[in-house]
Order: sequence, then C-alpha cells, then structure tokens
Amino acid sequence: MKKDIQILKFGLKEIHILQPWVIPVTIINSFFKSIMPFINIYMSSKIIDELLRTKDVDRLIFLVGITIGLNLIIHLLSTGFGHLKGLLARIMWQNQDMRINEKIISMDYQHVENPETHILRTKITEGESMNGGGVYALVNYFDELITGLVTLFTSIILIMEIFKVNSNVGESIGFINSTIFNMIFIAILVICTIYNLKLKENSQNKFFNSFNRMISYNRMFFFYYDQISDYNSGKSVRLYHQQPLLNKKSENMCNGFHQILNEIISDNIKYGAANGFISSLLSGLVYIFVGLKAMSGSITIGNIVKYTGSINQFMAGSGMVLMAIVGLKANNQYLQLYMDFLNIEGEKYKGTLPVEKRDDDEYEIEFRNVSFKYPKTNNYVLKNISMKLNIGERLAIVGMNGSGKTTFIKLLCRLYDPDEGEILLNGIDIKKYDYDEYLNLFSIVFQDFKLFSFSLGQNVAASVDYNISKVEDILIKAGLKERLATLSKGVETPLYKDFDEDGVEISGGEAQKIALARALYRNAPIIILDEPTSALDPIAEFEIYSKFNELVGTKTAFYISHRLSSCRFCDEIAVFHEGRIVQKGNHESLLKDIDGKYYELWNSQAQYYNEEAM
Ligand SMILES: Nc1ncnc2c1ncn2[C@@H]1O[C@H](COP(=O)(O)OP(=O)(O)OP(=O)(O)O)[C@@H](O)[C@H]1O
Repeated sequence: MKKDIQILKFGLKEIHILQPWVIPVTIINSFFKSIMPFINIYMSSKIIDELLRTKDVDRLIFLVGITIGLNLIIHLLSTGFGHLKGLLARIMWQNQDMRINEKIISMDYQHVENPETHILRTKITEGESMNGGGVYALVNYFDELITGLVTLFTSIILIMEIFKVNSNVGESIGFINSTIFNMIFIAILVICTIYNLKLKENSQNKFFNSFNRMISYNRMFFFYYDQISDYNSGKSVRLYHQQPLLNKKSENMCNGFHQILNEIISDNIKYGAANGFISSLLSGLVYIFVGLKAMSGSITIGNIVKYTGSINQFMAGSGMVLMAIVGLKANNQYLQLYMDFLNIEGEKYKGTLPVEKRDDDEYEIEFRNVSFKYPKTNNYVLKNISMKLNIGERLAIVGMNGSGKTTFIKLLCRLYDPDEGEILLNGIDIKKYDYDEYLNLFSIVFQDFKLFSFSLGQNVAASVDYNISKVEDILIKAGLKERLATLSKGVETPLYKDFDEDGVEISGGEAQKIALARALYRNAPIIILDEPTSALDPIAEFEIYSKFNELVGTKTAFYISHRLSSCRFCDEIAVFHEGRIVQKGNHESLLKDIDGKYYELWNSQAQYYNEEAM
C-alpha cells in the first residue's frame, strides 16, 4: 500500500513535470462530465411531477428551457475541456519520449551497452503505446477516479431521501418501508460491486503477465521490421538467400505472439460476460427496489426517475472509483518500470577538477597497472596495462581481434572506468577531472562511427551551426575534394534519403572520410583513430597516411589498426594480445624479435602481399 502510494506520487509528479496543465484540466473536465447525467435525472423528475400535479404550462416551459440550457452549457464545457485534455496529454506523451531519450543520452555508457536498459525502455514505450499502461494511462485513471468520485458524491445526495423510513405509510407495506429492507438492498449492491472489482483486478493482473511475455516478441518484431526495411541488409538477405531464415523466424515470433493474444482475448471475453451479467442483475434489482418503494407510496412517480437514475449513477460512480483504484494499482506496475528507468544512477564519478587549457597541447597520458572486465562478466579484457604516451607522439595499437584494443580506448575516454589501476593525465587520475572538460580533449573516430541523416556540414561540425569554409577545408584535407565538387548544395547537402529526397547516398569509404573530417573539425589535442582507413581504397589510404602528420599536427595520436603496414609511421607500436601488452617499440625494433607476436602478425600479413605479388 505504502509503495503503491509512493509510485502514484511519482507518477503525478512526472505528469506535472511533463505537462503541468494536464492535471488541472483533467479535474475540470471530469467534473463537467460527471454532473451532466444528474441534470437530466433531476430535471426529468421535476418535469414528470409537474405534469402529474399542477400541469402549469409556463412552469413546464421554464423547466424544459432550463434543462436544455444546462445540457447545452455543460456539454460544450465538457467537450471543450475533453479535447483540451486530450491535446495536453498527447503533448505530455511526446515530452515523455524526449525525457526518455535525454536520459539515454546522458546515462553512463555502461548502461547504454547493457541490454537490460533497452529491455526496460522497450517495456515502457510498449506499455504506453500498446497496452495503455504508464504515465498516459495514469491521466485516464485519474480522470476516471475524479469522475467516479463526483458521480458518487452527487448521487448519494440525490438518493439519501429514499432510505428514510416514512412514518405516513400503512402497516401492510411496512417491510418495504423498513430499515432492514434498505440494508439488504445496500448489502447486495456492495457485494456485487466488490465481486466485480475482484474480477477486474484478476483480469488486469493476467494482462500484465501477458504483457511481460509479449515484450520479447515485440522486440523481435521491430528487429525483423528494421532488418527487412533496411536496404543495407537487403544485400546480404538476397546474396545468402536468407529470406526463408527470416520468414521462419518471423513465423515463430508471430505464432508465439498470437498465442498470447488469444489468451488475452479469451480472458477479456470471460471478464466481459461476468461483468455484463452482474451489472444487468443489479440494474434489475434497482428497478424492483424503487418500484416497490413507489408502490408503497413512500416516493412520488417523478421520483422513480430520480432514484432509479441516481442509484444507477451511484453504481456507475462506485464502479468507476473502484475500477480506477484497481487500474491505478495495476498501472503502478508500468509506472514502476518508468521509475526504475529514470532512477538508473550515474555511478561514474564525474570529477570537478578543471582541465588545464594549453596552447601547446602538452597533455601526457599514462596507464598505470590498469585491469578491466566488462560489467557482469568474469574475464579480464585488459590485464595490468602500463604505458606512457609522450606529448605529440603517435602510438599505434595492434593485435588480433578481441585482444582489447577498443576497450583500451573506451577506458581512455572514460566510457568505462578501470577495475584496477589508474589512468593519468599530466600525472593526475582522469577521474578527478571534470568529465565534460576531459572529454573535450579527444577527437575520436570509432570503428562503428555513426553519421546522421543531417546535412554534410552538420555531420562534420556535429552542430546545427557551422563555419562553411572551415568544413570545406577539412573535407578536402580528409580526401573528399572530388566528391564535394559533385554535390549541388555543397556542404549543405543532406546525407541519406531518410528525410530528404535530395539527400545523397555515400559509400563506406566516403563515410569514413567524413567521420575523419568530423574528428579533425573538433580540433581536440588528442586524436584517436580506430581502424580509420578500413573502408578506404589503397590510394585513399596512402593519401591519408602521407598526409597524416599534416592532419594530426602537434596532437597526440592513438592509432588502432589491423594492417601493420599502416602503422609504420607511428613513433611507437604497442602489441596487444589477450588483454595484455606483449610488446612495445617501433616497427624496426619489433620486427627484429622473431619470436615476438608482432613478427608473427607482420609475417602472416606480408605473406599475402608476397603471394599476391607473385
Ligand atoms: N560491452 C561488452 N560487454 C562484454 N564484453 C565485451 C564488450 N565489448 C567487448 N567485449 C569483449 O571484450 C573483448 C575485447 O574487445 P575489444 O572490442 O576491445 O577488442 P578489439 O581488440 O578492439 O577487437 P577488434 O580488433 O575485433 O575490434 C572481446 O572478447 C569482446 O567480446
């Protein structure tokens, strides 16, 4: 109970943050919605009594006029506020999406790589969009609760009279006029309502369980959808005849999904039938109860309309309140997911020390006995790494697949922190530096870099506004002079066709050059290139290497590559093997150690060049 209230408070606070007007407008809308039926109930009873008693035409016209007028006003107000509420709730929903995205962007990288974060996110978005659970649903349950409470309160005021024992009626109908008769009726009303509530609660819980089972199918569905729609995968699908594989996988997913859907539909039918039966039974009882009271003479004919209408409204209102409570409780399960997501803590210590701004780019990096394993794994990916990179030096990192090269860079950029040892910048642990200032020291091209469907210039500058001539200069330096000349809108040409028909498709090599240009545009003192030329043709690769010193200037550079021939220009080469640095030195010295890993790697690659040459 305490936890439920806590989650509810969180939900209401969230709604307020996302769109502060949603709650006030919902309350006003619920009020108008709920009083509308009572105007007709009350006024109808007055008109009937008037017809049966005085038949005063002027008064009848007055009563009908008031009824129509009130109906019109309340209807207009209720419709207007209803639309406003719908609009605000949609804005709130959109703001929630943005809040979730902002959270993902700002959370520690280790959470971004953690599949559990993505499952949680999928549960939240699908809970909202497909199952009506979460913040949006809270607005609706809140609406139902307020509407129910106002309905309940108003109906109680109107029906109180009927439960009064009338001393003017005769002995023969004494039982109908007695307190016991009234109590029996109220007891039946309460029992049926509680039973209905239990049915609803069971159905909601079953639905939430089904929803949890559905999540994995939904994730698969979107995965296949993406794969099938993505023209890049289209190539391998055709080439490897993967259609049957994808079809089979989709079919299995659909079967699992349909099975859960069938269970939900059959549960809903059972619940609907039971609920319909009980509601009809109750309606019948209300008419019998009020009819008997009228026959006994304890109420007027006009009051039959008032009391049957009000008791039905009482039942509807109490049903709404109870259903809203059950709904709110069930909805808490969805809100809890959202709360867990927002509560994902930034565990990383962000530091406060400002990074010294140096015109001479004199930044020295040292790894001291660094060991690291990925969260929730047992094996060290890096073990006892120690190395120092002097200012302005170019360090090449080579090694076989999975030897830990990219992980080394991830630690350097504080995407993860070491489990043991420390990384120092100018002799100070990098954790102590202000996180954002520290990151500003790096220009990085990752292997799996990403370009966006924005303009070429915005991609290079990583910003909406940019200096056009600077972007052009850098693109030319990165080897895109000819390609740039073919673009009618120059650097303002959109990349890809996702949002713009005039967008251009670029090759893998061109994309890599743009990613390189982006790193150069940033002009940070330390540059990191993770396989920066893997997609380039030999001539483009040669051009980049021959200009590398000019491109990198006085910056300190980390250079990761599988192609050992392309690392020869580096001052120092570190050879990684199974998470350790097994050799260090320049190309010539490393090659002299014929038992070393570098010699082995070099020869295995040189062998192919030689064979090709033969
Ligand atoms: N997020 C992660 N969670 C768990 N293990 C990971 C994660 N990322 C990488 N690894 C594992 O860490 C090891 C080192 O990976 P890393 O990407 O650093 O190697 P690499 O030398 O850069 O390889 P490659 O040359 O193929 O790019 C691999 O065994 C990899 O499976």
